[in-house]
Amino acid sequence: MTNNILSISNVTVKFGGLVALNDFHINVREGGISGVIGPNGAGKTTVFNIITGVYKPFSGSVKVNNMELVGTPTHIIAHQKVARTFQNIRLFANMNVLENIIAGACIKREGTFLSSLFLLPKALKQEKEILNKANKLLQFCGLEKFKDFPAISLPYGMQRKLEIARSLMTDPHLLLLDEPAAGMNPTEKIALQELVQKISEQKISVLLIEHDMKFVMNLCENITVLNYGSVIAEGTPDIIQTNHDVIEAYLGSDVEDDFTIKDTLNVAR
Ligand SMILES: Nc1ncnc2c1ncn2[C@@H]1O[C@H](COP(=O)(O)OP(=O)(O)OP(=O)(O)O)[C@@H](O)[C@H]1O
Repeated sequence: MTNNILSISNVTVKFGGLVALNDFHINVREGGISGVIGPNGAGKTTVFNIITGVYKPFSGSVKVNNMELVGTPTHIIAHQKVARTFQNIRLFANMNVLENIIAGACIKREGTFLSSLFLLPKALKQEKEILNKANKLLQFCGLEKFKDFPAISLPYGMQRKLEIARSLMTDPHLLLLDEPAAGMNPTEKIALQELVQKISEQKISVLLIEHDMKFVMNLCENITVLNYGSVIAEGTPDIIQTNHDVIEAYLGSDVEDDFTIKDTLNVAR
């Protein structure tokens, strides 16, 4: 039996009169890579915001590791082994690459201000562990040669990888990637694809939002398609690519019956 790291059911999110998510559902299996796609404003980022406790659903259930998050205080949700990256890169621009990764550990840091101030053995040990881990992640994400560079000076693709490296400092079980390939060139996208694959091999489940169809279809075992807050299709890339509702949502209603996403969006697998 497969275990789900994430189970969302019957979730509705409203902003005044606007229904951002309407009876939404999704399951992500442990160690799997799943995707959420849909046109602009479909509700994709809202999905991430309910998983991380930024928005409270009007109704429904959001479970991570079988723990119900709806009704759980945000500071407890923050410790549920879920990490995320954002559509707009949010690095500490003038800190170097290693320091940015280390910053990702702040949520896990134990001990008191005084134990750090007086360099007590426990605090020193913890600092050393954090540094070791940051160096390992630097390598894992292929960022070693940029270690001392200010984050802002990195090529775009590397900045996105740095965001991912920083998010991995919290040892997440579920990683949420919001448009990770946005603005990347084809070579950077292939490198990112390999990194996401490597992350999933570490038994970290991944849920990603992405507009790049080739990237989504190559990586995800399961895709959920949103349109105006409702799920209009879900399934494997092969199922999604040929789904007429999906093609219509992206391209309008005057699409011929034998068109597929592969034809229209030039998806090569
Ligand atoms: N805090 C908010 N207050 C009011 N409306 C909101 C808020 N957050 C999102 N929305 C609205 O909810 C709908 C879904 O937004 P969301 O950001 O989830 O879409 P999206 O699919 O991620 O879009 P994009 O691909 O453009 O990022 C949109 O109509 C958006 O304007």
